[in-house]
Amino acid sequence: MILTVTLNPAVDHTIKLDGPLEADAVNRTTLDQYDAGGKGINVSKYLEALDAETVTSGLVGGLFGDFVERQLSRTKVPHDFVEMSGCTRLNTTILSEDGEYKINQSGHPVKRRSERAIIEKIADYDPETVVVAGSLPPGLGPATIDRIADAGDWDTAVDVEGGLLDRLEVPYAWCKPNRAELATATGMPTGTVEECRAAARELQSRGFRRVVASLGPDGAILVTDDDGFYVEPPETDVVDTAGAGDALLAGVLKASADGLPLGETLRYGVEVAGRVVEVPGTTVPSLSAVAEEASSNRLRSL
Ligand SMILES: O=P(O)(O)OC[C@@]1(O)O[C@H](CO)[C@@H](O)[C@@H]1O
Repeated sequence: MILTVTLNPAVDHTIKLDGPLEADAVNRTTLDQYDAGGKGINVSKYLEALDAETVTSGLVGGLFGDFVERQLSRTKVPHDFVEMSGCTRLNTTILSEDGEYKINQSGHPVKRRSERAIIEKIADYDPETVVVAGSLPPGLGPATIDRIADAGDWDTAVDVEGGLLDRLEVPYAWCKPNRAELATATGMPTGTVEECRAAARELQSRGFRRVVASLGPDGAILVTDDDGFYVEPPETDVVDTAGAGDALLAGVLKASADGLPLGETLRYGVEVAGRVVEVPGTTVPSLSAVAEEASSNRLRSL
């Protein structure tokens, strides 16, 4: 079972404008959507839709916390959160003619005792894999992630900011940086797929056993100590990129839990991410026939 932890969940508010975003004007929307979000929660949403066994946990509170829990219940995503005293944040994505704007709140400060409650909850489920994903709320630091990883004999996957990757006590079973995070964590160039491979290899040698990196419109790579794979993205009509990295990780972990060879896990993950960019926000798209379609995504060794 894959248990996901989001220490800083969010309600994802996605707004679409007809034209460009303008200052000193009333910008009217043509789409308004609210999703239960935060990176770990998204991973579980996609895992559930892929029929993988999952439960999502983390810290929620207040009006937006209620929304997150209610929406997950309605969409039948298993969840078991720790309640916190503050309110869960609201993150906004503005889709306008001139691009995609993302405004993420920092989140409500969290007390250290919440960390103990989360670790106890994880231990109750005895998962094979724990995914810790997303930013940390004020009050928590990288040591919280290390303590979660060390609290049981589960594999831990991390999807955190590049600056945090550097401050974790390795080893970790998986990490999922994006291109910018790869560059921040290693100080290496990531302009080409080859450069991304070298940066991922550097992270791998520091103690992240498998590094799966999302390269946006260039697809994704997966690097281990003796293997490297690159998968080109399928053709898609991109609405927005929110949740694409989470979908990649969910797909790779699901395929890996099913015992697929490494290269195939990456093909599968890229296919799931390709479906997610075609819908607004972090809504779960149709994930039918993912395995069949994934097999036609172009894979090469690095
Ligand atoms: O502020 P963070 O925790 O880094 O990212 C949070 C977030 O932008 O990431 C998800 C998409 O990956 C969204 O559901 C959510 O709003």
